[in-house]
Amino acid sequence: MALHFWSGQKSLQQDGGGNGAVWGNFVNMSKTIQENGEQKIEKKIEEIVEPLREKIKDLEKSFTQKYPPVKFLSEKDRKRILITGGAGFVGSHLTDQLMMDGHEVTVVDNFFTGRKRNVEHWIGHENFELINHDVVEPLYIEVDQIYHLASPASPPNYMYNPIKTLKTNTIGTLNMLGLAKRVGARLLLASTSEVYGDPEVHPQNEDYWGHVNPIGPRACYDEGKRVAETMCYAYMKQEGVEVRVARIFNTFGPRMHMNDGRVVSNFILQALQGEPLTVYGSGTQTRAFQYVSDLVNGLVSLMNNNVSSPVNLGNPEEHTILEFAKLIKNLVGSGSEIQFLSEAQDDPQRRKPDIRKAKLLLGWEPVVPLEEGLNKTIHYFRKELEFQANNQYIPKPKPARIKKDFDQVS
Ligand SMILES: O=c1ccn([C@@H]2O[C@H](COP(=O)(O)OP(=O)(O)O[C@H]3OC[C@@H](O)[C@H](O)[C@H]3O)[C@@H](O)[C@H]2O)c(=O)[nH]1
Repeated sequence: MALHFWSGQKSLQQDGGGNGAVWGNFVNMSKTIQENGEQKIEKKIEEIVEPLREKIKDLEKSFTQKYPPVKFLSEKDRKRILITGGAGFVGSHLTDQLMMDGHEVTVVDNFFTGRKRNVEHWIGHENFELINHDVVEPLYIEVDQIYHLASPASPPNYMYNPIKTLKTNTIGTLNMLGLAKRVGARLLLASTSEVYGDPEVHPQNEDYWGHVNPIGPRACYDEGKRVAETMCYAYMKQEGVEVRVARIFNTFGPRMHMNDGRVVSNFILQALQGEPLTVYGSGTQTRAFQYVSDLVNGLVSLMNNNVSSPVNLGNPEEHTILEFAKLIKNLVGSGSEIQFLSEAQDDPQRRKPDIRKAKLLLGWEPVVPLEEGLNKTIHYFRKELEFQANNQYIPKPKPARIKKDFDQVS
């Protein structure tokens, strides 16, 4: 076609005279048409290419996203691990550990107390998956190990909706044991020192059966965890499911929710904001606090050992709550007062783990000194307060304690 056109053009040119001007116009016109056409095509191409360029930029960003360093594990050593409640305070630290160890981690969370922010640094990593799911509903995935942590753990949170707390710990645990049975996975239950209730044995060892008020305000959690333990051993005996049960004592560290309502978060937040530190009762009740990294090491060690009976994981350094208030006030350098409020109902009066079993069978014991852990947590809370202030949100400590005269059953 092009050849014909140009040969035609030559013959017209050769005509001479008036035909020359006509020819000139024709050439200009065809040039303009050609240029307009090219511009249109270029515009069309640009319209298609521009969004693609944006996509490429996004992809490049995700390729260059910096993840924490992850070990390489061979196919044989790499496990597929499910962490229920993996976006929560303890769960997210456990996620970090197992990801950095090189495993494939699936986090399941319903985000009642967990937060996406706690695990967002893994989003997009090929070994990581985040599923918004409530364990009260069955879950069908293929895994080798299950860390079953899903449940609100702070007293104000678990008392907020006792029925939901019960469902999570009973139906949720049944579902996860069912999954473990189907896929042949090992399940570790995050149980609690609260199974010992307000203990009459001190310190608490794993043989102690506990002293729980089954109709009190804490029962939804305490009894929920007790029956969850019962379920584990029923599945072990009847169905041959491999189970591990960690009885976790008071734990603290970064990523605790500021409005969590537990004593550590309340005292730090109050001290940082110059508000009175609220001590419930006389402050003579005791607790022993472990730093979260110690707990995570204990959980991983228990999961990978052959101890199927319950194991206490906690720091045996015991303090009264009043001592603890003074310590936090000093570490923060706060001028806050200490305020005594009414005692919480069924509040355990003395609690301290006997960790001889963990030491002997797992070779585990806590190593982070209390003050060091507290300083790290205070630093985290300061940063969180700055973050919240930039978002124009001023968090308040959760005052949702249950009073002693609480009308539990009428
Ligand atoms: O502001 C506060 C909050 C709490 N307290 C007291 O501090 C003590 C510790 O209370 P927390 O709410 O931190 O935790 P508790 O020991 O009662 O329960 C915890 O037990 C072990 C875990 O399984 C759970 O994380 C949680 O249930 C209690 O005596 C409580 O009454 C205060 O004096 N002031």
